[in-house]
Amino acid sequence: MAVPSTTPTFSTTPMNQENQVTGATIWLTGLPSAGKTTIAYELADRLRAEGHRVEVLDGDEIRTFLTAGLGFSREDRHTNVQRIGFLADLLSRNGVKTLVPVIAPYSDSREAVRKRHMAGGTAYLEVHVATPVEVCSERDVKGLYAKQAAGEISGLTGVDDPYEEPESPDLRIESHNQTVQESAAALHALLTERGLA
Ligand SMILES: Nc1ncnc2c1ncn2[C@@H]1O[C@H](COP(=O)(O)OS(=O)(=O)O)[C@@H](OP(=O)(O)O)[C@H]1O
Ligand SMILES: Nc1ncnc2c1ncn2[C@@H]1O[C@H](COP(=O)(O)OP(=O)(O)O)[C@@H](O)[C@H]1O
Repeated sequence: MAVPSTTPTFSTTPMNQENQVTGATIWLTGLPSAGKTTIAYELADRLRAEGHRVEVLDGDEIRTFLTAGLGFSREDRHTNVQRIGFLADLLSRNGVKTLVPVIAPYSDSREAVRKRHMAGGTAYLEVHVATPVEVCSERDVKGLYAKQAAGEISGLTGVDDPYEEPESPDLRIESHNQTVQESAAALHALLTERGLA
């Protein structure tokens, strides 16, 4: 029987093998509609094409399946971020590039996740998708900014709920000044610089 043309071929060069097993967590923090998810999936496509194992822990999916029942109080957001951090660490230490486009508005929550990774020697990068709230509220992918302005919801991150900006992230992305592809390329360059891609 003929081998289907879609059968994958695997390079066995040492460098490629190493690339495929070096896990890392890349946490994209930023306001709603900042571009975290869009940039994460763009980078994921690029990494997968290079042969990396990749997972995207999408905030909405996680809140549906892993952290259902949690709301948006400070305490619940902290619990959400710690559970996601736990899962990201598990995946990353098993060779997966784990991309996490989750708001994570509080510095102490993010720091706890970083420490968990450091304790186990797992690579961890914090990326601040630093899109100004004015741009985010224009994009308003889910209509949350409009709802907040109309008084239908409250406690929206960056508007009437805190967002503590990372002071020294591994990378700051100004998504309002560059394309999605340029942002993903900057992140990819950082991974390469750190020996992770
Ligand atoms: N009040 C309020 N504040 C902020 N965000 C809100 C809120 N209500 C719903 N959402 C939507 O919930 C999405 C997931 O949030 P996260 O899990 O990333 O948030 S957190 O880290 O736990 O704060 C988050 O997704 P993204 O827009 O992709 O960031 C929001 O769209
Ligand atoms: N340069 C850019 N970088 C990222 N997203 C952008 C950019 N320009 C426009 N967008 C759009 O902004 C929206 C960002 O939404 P999303 O990625 O879901 O944000 P978040 O995950 O931070 O809530 C998407 O509709 C995306 O197409």
